[in-house]
Amino acid sequence: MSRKGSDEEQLPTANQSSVRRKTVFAQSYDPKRDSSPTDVFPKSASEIKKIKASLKNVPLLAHLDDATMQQVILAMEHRTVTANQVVIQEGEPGDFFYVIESGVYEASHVVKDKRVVIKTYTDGSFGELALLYDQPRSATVTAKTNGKLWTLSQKNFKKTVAQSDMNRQSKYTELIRKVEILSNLNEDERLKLGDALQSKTYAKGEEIIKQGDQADGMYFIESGHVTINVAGNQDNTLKLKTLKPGDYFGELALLTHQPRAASAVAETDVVVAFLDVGAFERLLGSCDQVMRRNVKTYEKQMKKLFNSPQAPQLRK
Ligand SMILES: Nc1ncnc2c1ncn2[C@@H]1O[C@@H]2COP(=O)(O)O[C@H]2[C@H]1O
Repeated sequence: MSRKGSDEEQLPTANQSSVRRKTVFAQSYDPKRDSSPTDVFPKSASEIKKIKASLKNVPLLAHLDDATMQQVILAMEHRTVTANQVVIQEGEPGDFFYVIESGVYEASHVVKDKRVVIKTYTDGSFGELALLYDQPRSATVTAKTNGKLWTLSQKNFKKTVAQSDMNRQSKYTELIRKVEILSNLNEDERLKLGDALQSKTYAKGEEIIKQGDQADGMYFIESGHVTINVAGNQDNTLKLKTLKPGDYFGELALLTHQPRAASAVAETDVVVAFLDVGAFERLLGSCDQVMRRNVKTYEKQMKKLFNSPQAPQLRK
């Protein structure tokens, strides 16, 4: 979502959002039980083109596969709004998710009897929080100019966007569960990191990490194969191993400040999930502290990785 303006601090924190996510999982929506089809509102080719252009600025939809994206597009309805029209009223239940085609919109709160603007939107989307987390609308959204919106009803939103968000999150949480040096994380922390993973694609032959480069995060292979190489003494390259879907590499970036110890090259077209070390530390604090929680396990792992109970140049 493109959130323009200031006041980012009023957005839900990662902590609040993962707690809410679990609520969505546990109580309100079970995708496996919902077999009803999404609505289809037929559209012309030019309308579909317009929607696709508007959806470019909606990160929440960026992870959708092509078939789900097509369902979202067909389930959207066009709505015209006029200047000063209230599109969303704070405190009311969520009914629609909105994608902006044109116009300017303001999200605001009443603080001590005064209306305070939180965000101004000229593109992107709004109205996702009440639908994702089954909570009342967290702000009022007013059209500041005449404009055009694409709306997605709560039912269609849950069947497409929310469902795919849950699938993505549980898939990523599973990937994190397999990483030995992250075995000290609790379920809530895994969920948070799952949210922080970003999908990246590499074409066959592309270098994903380069030996000697500064390490900025670790990678989980979603699809394709990756070769791990090290430079030999005579300008040659030694192949160490080939990794497959479910495997991970670059995890030492979470532990040490040392440069990459090997290169990783896409052996086929590859999709990876990237965990940025900065995101890890913003969410959970110092990687080293997190991994040291269980000192026995930590020492065992360090011994295995570095043949010493101490990792060299630990991240602090
Ligand atoms: N800081 C913010 N706090 C709450 N809602 C915000 C904020 N910024 C933008 N919004 C949007 O305003 C919308 C109001 O309805 P929702 O709570 O469904 O979803 C909300 C977000 O899309």
